[in-house]
Amino acid sequence: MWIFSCIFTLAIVFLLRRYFDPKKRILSRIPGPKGIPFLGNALQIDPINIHRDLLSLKETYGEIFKLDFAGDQVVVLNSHAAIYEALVTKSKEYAGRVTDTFRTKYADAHQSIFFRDFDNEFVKIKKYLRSAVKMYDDNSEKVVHRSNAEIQCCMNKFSVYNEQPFDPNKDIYKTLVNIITELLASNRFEDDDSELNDIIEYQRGFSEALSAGVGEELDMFPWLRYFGNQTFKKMQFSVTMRNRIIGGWVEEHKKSFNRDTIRDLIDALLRAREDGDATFSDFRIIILVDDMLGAGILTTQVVVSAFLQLMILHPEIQTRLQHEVDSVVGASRAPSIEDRDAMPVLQANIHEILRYVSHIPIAVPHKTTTDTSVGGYDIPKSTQIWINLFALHHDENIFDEPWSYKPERWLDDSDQLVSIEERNKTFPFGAGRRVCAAEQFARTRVFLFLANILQRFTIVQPEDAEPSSADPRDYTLGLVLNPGQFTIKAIPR
Ligand code: HEM
Repeated sequence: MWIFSCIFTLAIVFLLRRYFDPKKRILSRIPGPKGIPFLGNALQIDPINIHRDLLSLKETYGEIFKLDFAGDQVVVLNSHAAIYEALVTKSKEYAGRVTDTFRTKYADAHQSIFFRDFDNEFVKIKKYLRSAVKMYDDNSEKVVHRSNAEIQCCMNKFSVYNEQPFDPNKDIYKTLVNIITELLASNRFEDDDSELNDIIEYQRGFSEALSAGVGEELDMFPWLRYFGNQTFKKMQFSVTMRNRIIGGWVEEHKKSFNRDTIRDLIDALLRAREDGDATFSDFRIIILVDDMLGAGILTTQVVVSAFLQLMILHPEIQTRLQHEVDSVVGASRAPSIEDRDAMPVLQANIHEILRYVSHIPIAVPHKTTTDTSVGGYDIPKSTQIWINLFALHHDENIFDEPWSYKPERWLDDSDQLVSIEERNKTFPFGAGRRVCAAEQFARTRVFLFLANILQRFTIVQPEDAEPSSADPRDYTLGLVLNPGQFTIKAIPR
């Protein structure tokens, strides 16, 4: 009995401390929905529908509002002006991350690039990572060659379905794993390789354990891990697998490392260590490689999946895109990155998918690194900030008919891409100090994937399946917005 009294008392003390946080007074000028004592707005936001709930709160409370999660204050920025001020004008002041939760610490995510707070070490690691990723950018033969080879394998799998309905997501996912592991660790896997399945399982474990709305109870009451908490079990499994699998790759690389022949990201980080940078311990390399692996799969999978759904719903757009691919690439060679400039319609579609779906709806939560302000409101140091890209990308003051898929909005009267200033009204990769570490690489892979699909197939709806919704308000939020399962038919051209 006494153990429950202790737990109860600790929980009350914990909640009281949060309730009387002095940050609340400074943030009191910012509007926001009234919550209930101690829990605040925690029960008013449905974690898997955060993107929808925040949209309706924006209607009532405007461009900047605040939420209270059991005493934790979160400021939500919804307009272009507020987001630009935070991400671009005051980039450094908004570059922090929330690192002190039990789950981030247990997964060592506070050592990663994604969840690491902003400090000198972060700046150094991100610089290294971005220059290593540059090896994979547009001008790299390797990325185009490897991506095309893997995507061609995926297209061959689509052919094997022989015009019958199938769920394309598994094949897309495995293709993306192979492209990224090739570039991180010079590895690729056959479909039946048990290590591939282990990677898929442990990545799923992390996404389920770190997704919106899952496991917050573990952050508030870490002792729940001793009582069979399911989120904790998933994290335990994923941490063990990550350390075993990526740790094995690092060991292999150390045996064959040659500083004059950098094969992949692991080699690049080993060389940085050999050059005297102690930051890159074996364990840090494991965490960073895992970061890029995690970031590099789901994000891109959702874009390719959404494209397939949208092509089913907009056959006229698919026909136009196929004409463009036929006239620029033809049927006898693989698409290359040099084709991109001559394909404004495909580029406009990619831009529109990233806007319309906004599959990373509130970016990765930021935190202020100092006392600052936004939109005229004072914001104290260490306040959590949500960058509501979903609201920005569907703002009807900026985008005509924001809930319609209209790639033509990114084309001018001569069917050329609109200016970069126009395109910069969206922030699908974020901006400033915490901008995506691999934007060019991500864009290259998406371009090649979509161009290959268009070249080889016409995507249609299976007659006997219910058409799935491609409206992102119907998607649910995990680590990213997810369209859920759907089937397609791929008709060879
Ligand atoms: C279409 C694909 C992708 C989209 C739309 C995307 C978008 C984003 C967004 C919105 C953020 C958060 C920015 C913020 O917090 O303000 C981010 C961060 C990040 N992304 Fe991407 N991303 C994509 C693909 C990738 C890929 C392929 C990789 C790696 C191979 C990657 C690596 C990262 C990393 C490491 C961060 C953390 C950066 C930091 O915290 O400083 N992303 N990405």
